[in-house]
Amino acid sequence: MIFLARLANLRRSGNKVLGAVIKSVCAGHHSAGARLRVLVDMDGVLADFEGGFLKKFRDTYPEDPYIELQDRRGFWVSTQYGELQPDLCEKAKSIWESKNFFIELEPIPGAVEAVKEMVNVKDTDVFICTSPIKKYKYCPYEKYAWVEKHLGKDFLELMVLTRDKTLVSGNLLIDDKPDISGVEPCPKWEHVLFSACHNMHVQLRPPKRRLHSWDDWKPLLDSKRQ
Ligand SMILES: Cc1cn([C@H]2C[C@H](O)[C@@H](COP(=O)(O)O)O2)c(=O)[nH]c1=O
Ligand SMILES: [Mg+2]
Repeated sequence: MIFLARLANLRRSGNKVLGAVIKSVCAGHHSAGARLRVLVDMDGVLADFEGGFLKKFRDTYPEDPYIELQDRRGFWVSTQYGELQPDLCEKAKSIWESKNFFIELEPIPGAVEAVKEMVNVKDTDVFICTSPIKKYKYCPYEKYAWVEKHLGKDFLELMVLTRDKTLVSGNLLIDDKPDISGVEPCPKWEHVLFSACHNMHVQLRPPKRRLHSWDDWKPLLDSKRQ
């Protein structure tokens, strides 16, 4: 334990080489024969946050500049919009803080079909692991409503809402956010980066890998069982 705590301190201290080594030591290895637990993120993985945001931003603020999806860089939309023009940071936030933003997001292509199939794969447990915004008036409710609408009532049982995904244990976390951190220095899961417009240009340090689209989810799960 002391060893792991020291490693975690080194990782926090920003030593990139050691950080990569530690991540690979920590990454959730899966013992043959055991069940596989897959955590699936929502925004950017199941639900098209970026597409939904851009449409509503342009409709709401037609006079303001905006960022085409192919020009998005960095996970935080609010940061890039704030860099474009200072007042756009708050305007961007106002979009996802509004009623009906989360419920009206379109599914990412192939996501609904993939997850519906994944829950029926032998020896596999699937959970939807998503972070709500702190302005909670609409977001948590609408995330549940989205899951019921697109995946069905049974999937409500599989929802995990947390702002710290390191606390959740699993073998795989499929998530579009390149850096996932929290209080747990050595999360159980292997984070597989789901490709999105904002992370296309992020260079991954091996052994970190991507899921380019929902077309490829089966080989990913198989690779975890071997
Ligand atoms: C891009 C962006 C997102 N958020 C919020 C919106 C969602 O509630 C979470 C992301 O959740 P995930 O589980 O990691 O997909 O973050 C935000 O507050 N600001 C942004 O720029
Ligand atoms: Mg996400």
